[in-house]
Amino acid sequence: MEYLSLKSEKCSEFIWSQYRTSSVGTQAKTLDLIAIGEQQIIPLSSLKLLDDLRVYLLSLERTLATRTYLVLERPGPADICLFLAIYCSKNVSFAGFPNLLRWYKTIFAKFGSNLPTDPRMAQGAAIELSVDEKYNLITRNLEEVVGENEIKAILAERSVKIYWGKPHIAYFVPMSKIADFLRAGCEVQILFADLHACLDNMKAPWELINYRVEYYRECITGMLESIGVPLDKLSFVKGTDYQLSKEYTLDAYKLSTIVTEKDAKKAGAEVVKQSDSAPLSGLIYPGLQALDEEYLKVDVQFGGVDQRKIFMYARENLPKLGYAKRSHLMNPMVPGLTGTKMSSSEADSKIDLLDPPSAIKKKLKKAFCEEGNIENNGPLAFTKHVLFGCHGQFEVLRKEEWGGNKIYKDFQELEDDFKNKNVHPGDLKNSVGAAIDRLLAPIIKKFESEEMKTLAANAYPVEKVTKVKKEKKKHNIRPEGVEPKPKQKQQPKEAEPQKPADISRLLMKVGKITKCEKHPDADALYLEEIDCGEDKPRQVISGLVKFVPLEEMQDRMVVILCNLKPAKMRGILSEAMVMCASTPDKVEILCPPEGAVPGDIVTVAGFEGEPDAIIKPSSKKQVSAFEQVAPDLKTNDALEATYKGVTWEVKGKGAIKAQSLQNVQIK
Ligand SMILES: N[C@@H](Cc1ccc(O)cc1)C(=O)O
Repeated sequence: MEYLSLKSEKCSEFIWSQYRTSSVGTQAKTLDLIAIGEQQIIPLSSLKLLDDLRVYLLSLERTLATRTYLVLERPGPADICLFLAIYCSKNVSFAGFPNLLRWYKTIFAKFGSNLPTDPRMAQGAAIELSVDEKYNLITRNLEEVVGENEIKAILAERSVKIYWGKPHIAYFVPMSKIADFLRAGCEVQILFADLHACLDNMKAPWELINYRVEYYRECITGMLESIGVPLDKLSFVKGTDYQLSKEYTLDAYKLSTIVTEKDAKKAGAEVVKQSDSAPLSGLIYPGLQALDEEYLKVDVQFGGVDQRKIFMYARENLPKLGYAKRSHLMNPMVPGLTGTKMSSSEADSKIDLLDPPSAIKKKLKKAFCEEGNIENNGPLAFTKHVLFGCHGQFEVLRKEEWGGNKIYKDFQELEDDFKNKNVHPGDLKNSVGAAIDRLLAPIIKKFESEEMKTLAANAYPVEKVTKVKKEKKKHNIRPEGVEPKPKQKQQPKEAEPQKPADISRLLMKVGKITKCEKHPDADALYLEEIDCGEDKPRQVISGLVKFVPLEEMQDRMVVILCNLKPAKMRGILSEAMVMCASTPDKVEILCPPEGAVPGDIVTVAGFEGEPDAIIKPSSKKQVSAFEQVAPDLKTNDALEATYKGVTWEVKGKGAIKAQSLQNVQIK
């Protein structure tokens, strides 16, 4: 523990030296306390100019007792902010900053009546955020909130109880929301859904689960602590600690008599692995997730928007068992670093809590981040949903000749600068890397102790647990208290070799849009029916609302990619993709040649292989056939769609073309 004593007459000197060495540096022209250091601090907005504040502080200092000593335990920027706040007697809210509150009290006690007090502070309690402030904090940056009135009603009475369940790896993205919940005074439970991991194709190896629970507990608390979030209302629960009880089990059986097989399957469609001969466990999964809300005694469940159907299932079925309907908070699906469209399942493209800095750097280096392109931009999305959420600001690090470092307090400003090419992808990536390093540093430090090293080694033994082993373990639930068997060496399973990139693996056909309307649940999406010469039209969802007016969609001839794995977008299945020439500001639907009819096949000379039955989505090991060819799909000078420079065509009828976009990417 480091202690630092400050005589009051030295305070301002100390503050300025801290200020100068803080990440803000000396170039900041205005003093907004949010900008100091790592933490989100309430701004002292009336004192904008550094000089104003200096004068104000100096005048105040004279009124303070000269011989008083302050003891600041491990003083950090937050303490400095607090100190300034006290000096300036502004209304500061300490909700979410227990340390600050403690220091306030300590300092207050030392100075007694010499200090100007905040009337709310005098009651000795943390200054609470208002109901609206809390509600805004809880719901900011979310994709969807269901049951908002209930949440507001509870907020007016007491703290809201929220849980977040996770079956395996913890990604960074939800962390900043967990931080918001805690800052808003919520009681937050993190559920390690071990039973669920097992029910969904044994996503986490059973014998390691206890270690992993501990490991995550350490990582998550380490990170939240480092961003200055109070942890007193955070707790961790393991699914099997209560899901095997008599009452819970009986409720699970009761649910199975109420819910149809079809509805159970539908509820799990976006979460539980689907296949033709899926195990029964997948049908049980959503029911148990619904019961968790009751058994964890929460008001709200938080999760990604991919959990939506399970949430709706819970809202429908818990009341049938006589339990309360809960509210639901849904995070958007943040694009992965590779920038895949609407995909949430690309593990390799995400940064998880366990990645060492070297792995992060590698992922960032590969990340999709095109100059001026803000769509599907992984590093930008990460900045928005993690870095701004955690730190309330983001600093772009840049050489002087490129404009020097710049601090952004507002994501929009950063996004605009990126779009207008004022921020270069290389600088963005480096800055994101540096910010992640800072975020992870306390966790890495924590894991330097022998005890933690052992925990890490147990949770993540060096030999990878292979799928073969997972399969074997599938039905083997180890009773509580039984130690895991020593690890046996496994032969790693041969990875299927990646097939070479080849456009003929994509099945592209001419289609005609026979019907088009706005997607009922998403402003940016159209919902179309496209005739492509098959028995019935395909249902297709396209993110074109911003680019193509509805009237231009109707009866339009298009080229569609037909062998993508059908995927739900905001609850509706999309069975193909409309191919477009695309820039950040302009997207044009590619036009088939005159005389082409629905069902005509689009080909590229020299690439004559068979299309894949289904293009497998990208996975940890493999990039999808579409992602493989994507970089080589472009329009040329003559507006023709090309692959590796060879024109796409409908044989005998002519080339596929864009209307005006030359030499741009096709997506
Ligand atoms: N279904 C969640 C995990 C989960 C499991 C059980 C719960 O009660 C909550 C969440 C996921 O896919 O991430």
